[in-house]
Amino acid sequence: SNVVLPPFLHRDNRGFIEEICKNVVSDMDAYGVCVVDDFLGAETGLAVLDEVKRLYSRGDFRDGQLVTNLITSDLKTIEGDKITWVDGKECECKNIGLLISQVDSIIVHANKMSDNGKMGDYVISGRTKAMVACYPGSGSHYVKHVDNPNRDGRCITAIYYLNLNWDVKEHGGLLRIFPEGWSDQVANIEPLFDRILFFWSDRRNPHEVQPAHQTRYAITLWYFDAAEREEACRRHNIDGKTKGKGAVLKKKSVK
Ligand SMILES: COc1ccc2cc(-c3cnc(C(=O)NCC(=O)O)c(O)c3)ccc2c1
Ligand SMILES: [Mn+2]
Repeated sequence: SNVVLPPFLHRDNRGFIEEICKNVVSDMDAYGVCVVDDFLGAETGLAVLDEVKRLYSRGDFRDGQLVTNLITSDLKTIEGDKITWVDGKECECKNIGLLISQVDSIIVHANKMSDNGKMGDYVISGRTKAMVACYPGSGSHYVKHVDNPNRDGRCITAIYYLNLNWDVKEHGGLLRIFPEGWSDQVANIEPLFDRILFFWSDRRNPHEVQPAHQTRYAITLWYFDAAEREEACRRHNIDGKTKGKGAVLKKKSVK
């Protein structure tokens, strides 16, 4: 669905989007990773956080990782991330819906802007539903993995963080990306409130979430490249239409 920038976006917001797109295009070309702070502004960010907390309290989050609970030496189990899928049209998720449409605008616009850059190489044909993830603060973490190791169609990962007053020294939960070709350098991303992160979903960006000692919320969207998605669906002879989670993300392919 080609998202067109709504004409009613007043000047600075449109300028805002244009500005962000320029950064996304150049950072994705240069590093394959891009961080944008103050993405929605505090008011909308807090409204999104409120909706996520309400979803979480309703208890329809399920275990995310394949790795079942790790039994630590003192036999305390560490829960992994809990996830639920949202399409943003649900009535109690209208601010999550606003976040999704903002990210759609950025991705579609950046894709159009970057004619010869890597961003322009893809034809963004759609995306998954929004995955709302919560890491309970009991030392839960995510083992080093690649989101899309086997060409399932996902080309860009977008993660929006919702964690107020997050202090990595005290709360952990750092996202560490090991970008291919950066030799021994790593990208340490703090999961700060109203921060959005973009990175290539494939093997260029193995990443891990370090143990979190405070409840840690994030909303993730994965954008599809038309050709790769088409090929993946053919390979799994699945009709291209998304079912259920809005993506054929078999757990193993996510690991
Ligand atoms: C049943 O189908 C699915 C489909 C997709 C799934 C994706 C994840 C996943 C992947 N990556 C991360 C991550 O890297 N987070 C980085 C961060 O929070 O900073 C994460 O939190 C969660 C977990 C379970 C899934 C199950
Ligand atoms: Mn991941």
